[in-house]
Amino acid sequence: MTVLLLDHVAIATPDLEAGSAPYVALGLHPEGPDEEVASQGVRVRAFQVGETLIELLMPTREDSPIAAFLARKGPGLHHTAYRVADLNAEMTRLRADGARFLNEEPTPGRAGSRVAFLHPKWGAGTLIELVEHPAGGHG
Ligand SMILES: CC[C@@H](C(=O)O)C(=O)SCCNC(=O)CCNC(=O)[C@H](O)C(C)(C)COP(=O)(O)OP(=O)(O)OC[C@H]1O[C@@H](n2cnc3c(N)ncnc32)[C@H](O)[C@@H]1OP(=O)(O)O
Ligand SMILES: [Co+2]
Repeated sequence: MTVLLLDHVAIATPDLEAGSAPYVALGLHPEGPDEEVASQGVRVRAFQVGETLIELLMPTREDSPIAAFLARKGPGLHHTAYRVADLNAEMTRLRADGARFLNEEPTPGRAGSRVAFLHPKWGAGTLIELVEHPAGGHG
């Protein structure tokens, strides 16, 4: 049986400071410095909770997927992400099962990871991401 780890829960926010307030009040501290992921048009602040990160995503440009989400729905839960050991193999396996990926190939994510997104319709109404970390890394 495959055991997946919940890598991160991503929250869209127009402002990292305002978005951080509830997590700081809960007693959490940001994991290292904020990181810009240019290919996705986001700035990320991460808070660790056990093995999982809460990732706050702020758009850095108008055509960012996060800017579109905020315009349509406002701040809130954007996606969940699951850690896999071999992203290409997992994409091949899921495609053979009829899954619909939003990207043809893995794309760069936070902290040197490679990521791929599944369409929200395939995710039964939620956006699902798969994450492969570099050897030895886990966010
Ligand atoms: C930090 C870097 C990296 C990491 O390391 O973890 C990241 O997480 S980057 C995160 C941001 N990047 C992405 O989200 C990339 C993948 N996303 C996309 O390609 C698009 O956002 C989208 C999911 C295809 C939506 O595109 P958009 O043009 O904004 O909307 P559509 O109108 O085409 O939406 C289709 C359909 O999907 C629903 N939707 C959209 N976003 C979500 C969401 N986050 N959760 C659930 N549902 C979502 C949208 O409401 C539409 O539904 P219908 O109206 O019923 O068709
Ligand atoms: Co993500």
